[in-house]
Amino acid sequence: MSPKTLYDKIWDAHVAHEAEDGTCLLYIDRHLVHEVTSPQAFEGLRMANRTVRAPDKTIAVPDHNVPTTGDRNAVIENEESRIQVEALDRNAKDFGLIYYPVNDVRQGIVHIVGPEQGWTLPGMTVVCGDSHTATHGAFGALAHGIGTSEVEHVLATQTLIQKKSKNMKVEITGKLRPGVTAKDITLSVIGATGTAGGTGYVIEYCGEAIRDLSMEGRMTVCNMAIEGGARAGLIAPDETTFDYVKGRAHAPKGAQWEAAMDWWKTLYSDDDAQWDKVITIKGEDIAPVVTWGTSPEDVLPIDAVVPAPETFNGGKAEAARRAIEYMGLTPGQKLSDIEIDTVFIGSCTNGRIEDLRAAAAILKGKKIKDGLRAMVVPGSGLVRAQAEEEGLARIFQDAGFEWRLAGCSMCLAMNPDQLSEGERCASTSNRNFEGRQGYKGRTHLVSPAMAAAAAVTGRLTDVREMM
Ligand SMILES: CC(C)[C@H](C(=O)O)[C@@H](O)C(=O)O
Ligand code: SF4
Repeated sequence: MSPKTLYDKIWDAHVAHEAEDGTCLLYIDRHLVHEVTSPQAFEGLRMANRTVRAPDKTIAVPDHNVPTTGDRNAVIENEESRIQVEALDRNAKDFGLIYYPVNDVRQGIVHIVGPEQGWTLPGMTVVCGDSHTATHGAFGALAHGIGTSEVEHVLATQTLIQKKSKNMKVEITGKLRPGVTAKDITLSVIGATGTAGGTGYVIEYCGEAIRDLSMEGRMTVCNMAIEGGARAGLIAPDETTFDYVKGRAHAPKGAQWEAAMDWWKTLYSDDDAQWDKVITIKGEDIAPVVTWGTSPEDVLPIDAVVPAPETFNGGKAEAARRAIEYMGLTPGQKLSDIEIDTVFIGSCTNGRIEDLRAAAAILKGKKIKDGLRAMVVPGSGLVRAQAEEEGLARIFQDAGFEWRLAGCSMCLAMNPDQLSEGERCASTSNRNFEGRQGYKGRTHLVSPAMAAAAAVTGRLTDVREMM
């Protein structure tokens, strides 16, 4: 048998049909659904008089539009948001889907809920009408976003038409230095490869520094594979994965667990597998980083300065000039001198319990800078409950943070949590495009520990100074 990558193995196990030109029909194990990209897909089904093929593999949860303050059952003010959430409610009921409505403690960001409930398992194909579906690749699943017409196709058939991507290996060798986290890894990879570096590839992240990460950290790394242009990112499952999955509500049990483990243990890239592209980064070389511009690739170590646009080649020089202007910065300015107005801790990149622990560890016994707006938005109701039980919520509140309900919140401006014009935010989310967190808002992407450090000083801060 010819050697295979992990991606090859999962792909081969799911091909239901292959056409002569290599286009395949892939079986889909899990279809995650949120309110933004699904209404038209369900409308399409209704119009064609179709049902959902596998409602027991279709998991729906509202997340993007839900307000994160006050009463969960209150009517959503914004009409468009309200219509989308109400449509999901109705569709979940009409089509008999698995559903976590807004007042269910298990509700949260779809990419946090799937793994938490044991819906996401190694070796699966997982899709969602959402680009950050890549998160689920942390389990050794082939997981990626799809468009709304594909959502309809998967709802109707539980299959997806796909062409195979190329194989890319991103190896992070050795150990990380203190203060360096999964977020710094994933941003540094994008810094090295650019936002188009992964185009046409599925990335497998490997190496000692990846192995050493918890499942939460691995999800953070895979979450941003899409920001690096890749179709998906994945990590081979190991004991860390199996320990995380075991006992979750929808994980296999008993004899089914044993059978699953037999398959899961075969899920790794063979030694002599062929890679179309390989990137290697030394774990020791990664620093705590921040973004200075309006693309995730605009990233530098916190002890660097805002770059001069002339130092970039070709079209990138103009992009950098524009980004620096939009961000209201000056070339040569120290990144650690940039003052911020807001801190946002949350999102499917960094809204899990370990992220909250990392931020709380920095904040314990401290206060946020006077006049700063800071909020923690747990990724799910269960993360929130656990953080309360562990005393983290108290630490955040005592420091001056708002303690919110679960949702996408300020990761994107689709709900009341937004930046105002010119407002500058240290954010644990994954996108820093113009207007991403609100019209003319300015976003600096950071890890949870770095966000906490920035909240204390009121400027972008090297977390290592606080450790
Ligand atoms: C709204 C949704 C389609 C979008 C995505 O696909 O990523 C959102 O989750 C985002 O992060 O920008
Ligand atoms: S938290 Fe942000 S990145 Fe994740 S699904 Fe929601 S909007 Fe998209």
